[in-house]
Amino acid sequence: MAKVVKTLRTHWKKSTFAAILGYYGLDYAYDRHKTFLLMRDYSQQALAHGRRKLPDGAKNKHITLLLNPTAGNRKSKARLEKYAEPLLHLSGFLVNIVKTERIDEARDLAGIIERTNVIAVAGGDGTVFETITGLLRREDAEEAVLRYPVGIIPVGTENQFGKQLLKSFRNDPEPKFIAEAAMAIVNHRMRPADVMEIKIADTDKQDEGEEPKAPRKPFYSLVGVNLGQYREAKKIKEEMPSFFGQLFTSFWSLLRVQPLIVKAQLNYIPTCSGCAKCKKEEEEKLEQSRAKAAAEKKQTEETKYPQSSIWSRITSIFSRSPVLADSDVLVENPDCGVQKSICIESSELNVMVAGGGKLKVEIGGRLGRTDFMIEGLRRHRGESPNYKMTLECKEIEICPVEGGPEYFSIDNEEFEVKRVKLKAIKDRVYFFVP
Ligand SMILES: Nc1ncnc2c1ncn2[C@@H]1O[C@H](COP(=O)(O)OP(=O)(O)OP(=O)(O)O)[C@@H](O)[C@H]1O
Repeated sequence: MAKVVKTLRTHWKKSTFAAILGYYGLDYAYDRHKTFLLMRDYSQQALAHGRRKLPDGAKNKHITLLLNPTAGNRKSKARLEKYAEPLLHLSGFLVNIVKTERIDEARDLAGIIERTNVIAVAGGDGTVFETITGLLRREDAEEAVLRYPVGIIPVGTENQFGKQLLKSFRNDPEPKFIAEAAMAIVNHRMRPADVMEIKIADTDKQDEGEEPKAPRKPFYSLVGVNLGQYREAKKIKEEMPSFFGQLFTSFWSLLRVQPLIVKAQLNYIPTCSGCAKCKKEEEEKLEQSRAKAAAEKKQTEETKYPQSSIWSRITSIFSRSPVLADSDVLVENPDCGVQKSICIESSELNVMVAGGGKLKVEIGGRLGRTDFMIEGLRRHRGESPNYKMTLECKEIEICPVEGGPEYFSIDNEEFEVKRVKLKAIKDRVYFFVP
């Protein structure tokens, strides 16, 4: 023993190096073992699904998985193969992986996909944004959103929307977070989510004699729109090599960004907490969708079972929706649906999807360099941002004044600044959730 201690002391540099190496080696092996046990557990659950007997004549479900191989610093494919794909196979899904080869390919594919039961996206926020835009731009969008629920496999860099969907697993290690997303598809539990419709104005000049261009189609965001100095700092940070620490990249990007002021006029319709006017509108919409669904049901019943039409007429008398008594008498809010306008001069402007058919508008102050750095470092530490003003609305139009930023982001994808109209659409797309 004394000899060992003496050798360690004599070669203390080598001993220290070996101790550090051993520590990291053991830590790595322990992590691998934990992931192995975790994946074994999930695999057993998925296999139990796969072994269930299908009803007579039923076939295994088909899933089309759009994979962006460049997402997550090109680690998306490896993450998918390790933590999600095996679970989908084990659960009996017929998995068809389609790798995107260019920007916007996910959007084009989502616009034409047929003959599948589920569309899944393996990528980050950008790929999800493209897929949802493709799905909602389809001519048969109303039907497609019901026919194709969407699964999210969060293998991108930031995965803001994935973290919203898998809220309770957002702080778990990567294998668990991704495997839970795959298990959400396996367990087939869904919930609808709001989207923000974004119409960017067509202000490009048309050359003489040129055919008039078709109006630009809308985009559909699940996270939100960002404009201003913090967005620019984030872009600088994303371009920095990942071997620099997080604190250093945050500090350097905040320091390097040029001062920028967003000048714009905002025209918006504030949300109403519920008055007689909006309740009436809501009831009218509900009545219309009920009538449409009933007409579609009747048509399918008549084509399937023509002889049952008399019987279905008799049963329909007894299955009318109940008339609800008005328990609260609502008054009309004179401001309901009325447009308001404000002019802003601010370091940032964000419009986020807030849920419940609402958008949340966050307007920052006009910050000097020091305040901008302090606020940026606070946000880096995970503290909630300070805004000069926030408001909730259903729709908003942003009319930028010249001299502000050149670009803005939709779900972290860059677009040229133009006049934009944003509108919340409640419960538009169905997603798989844990
Ligand atoms: N084969 C490809 N080559 C280059 N870019 C691609 C390819 N396929 C998709 N893209 C583009 O990659 C961009 C980034 O994708 P995405 O946002 O999903 O990943 P991320 O940036 O790593 O994740 P996050 O946005 O969550 O941080 C998207 O704009 C998408 O259009």
